Amino acid sequence: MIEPTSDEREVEAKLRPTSLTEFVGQEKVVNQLNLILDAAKLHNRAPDHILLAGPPGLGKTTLAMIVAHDSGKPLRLTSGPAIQSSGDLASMLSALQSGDVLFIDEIHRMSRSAEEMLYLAMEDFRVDVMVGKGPGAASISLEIAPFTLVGATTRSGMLPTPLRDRFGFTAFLEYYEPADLVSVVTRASQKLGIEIESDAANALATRSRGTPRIANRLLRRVRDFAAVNRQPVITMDSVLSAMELFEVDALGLDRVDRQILTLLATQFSAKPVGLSTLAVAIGEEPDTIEAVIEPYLIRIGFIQRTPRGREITQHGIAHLTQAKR
Ligand SMILES: Nc1ncnc2c1ncn2[C@@H]1O[C@H](COP(=O)(O)OP(=O)(O)OP(=O)(O)O)[C@@H](O)[C@H]1O
Repeated sequence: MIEPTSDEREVEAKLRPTSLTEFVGQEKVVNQLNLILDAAKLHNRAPDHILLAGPPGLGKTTLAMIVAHDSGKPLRLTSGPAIQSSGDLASMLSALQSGDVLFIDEIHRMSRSAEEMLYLAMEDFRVDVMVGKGPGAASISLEIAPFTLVGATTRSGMLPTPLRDRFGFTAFLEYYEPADLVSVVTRASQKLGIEIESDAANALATRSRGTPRIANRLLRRVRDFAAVNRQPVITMDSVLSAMELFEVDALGLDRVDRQILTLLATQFSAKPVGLSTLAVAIGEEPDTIEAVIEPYLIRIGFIQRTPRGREITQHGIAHLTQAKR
């Protein structure tokens, strides 16, 4: 995952919704979570374990923070790649206090041994640890405090079934509708004290690829553009000029998206291409293409996944042709 800059961190902290009422869109998920959190309060117990699945930037971390905030408990944050052994996980789990919310981002990237330890921890609030070495080694079972696990994944299909089954609830986050992104942009501008005209907010929303994180990022770029050019209000013109400068087109596609489409259309003659070949051709990790770049291109119908690889569609080709004019 790309490390945020300090400006991004500061702005994100200001913009992150802290309650489900502030959380824009995803109505179904919000209603489901509301019910789970209310039921937990009613029975005075920790909420069930929750799995949040969906592409990056749609609000998984935000929802984990809201769950903790709503339960009045701290959020303990870690990520799958940081848990490389069952020992890493055991020390984290044994430090939890009753009712804590443990957030594991990219949970599909945890090590196998840690995953197995997590099954027991989620179900029985126990961990089995090995003590000693060689023939004298023994497994002892330790009790841990009851906690709520919130797992986030961009690749729910990669989670083993036994792990998936241990979550009481799975929320599938969808790309946001343009109207919701207009709300995200408007809310963010208010929080940052930026004045933005409504057609400018619409134009930013349609370039945000269905993703609040991108909406906030584009707003920051336009804010910079307006500030440097001494424009007190963000207008449609400021948005168009800033987007041109940053090479973001009318659908929100950037240079890497266009590079992929161009390669698929020309170098590979609109024939299916394997993921690893495509990754080498554009100099990106296959994982980044699969989890970050291509889901949106597939969603807008520019690329399709076939059993033989990725293929550009007629829509994708038409978009490239239009962009060249
Ligand atoms: N529903 C929403 N309403 C308003 N702002 C939102 C919403 N969802 C996300 N955001 C904003 O988008 C930013 C990114 O959200 P978040 O970090 O929760 O995404 P994520 O799904 O965890 O991404 P990743 O998988 O890359 O970690 C947040 O800082 C937040 O300000």
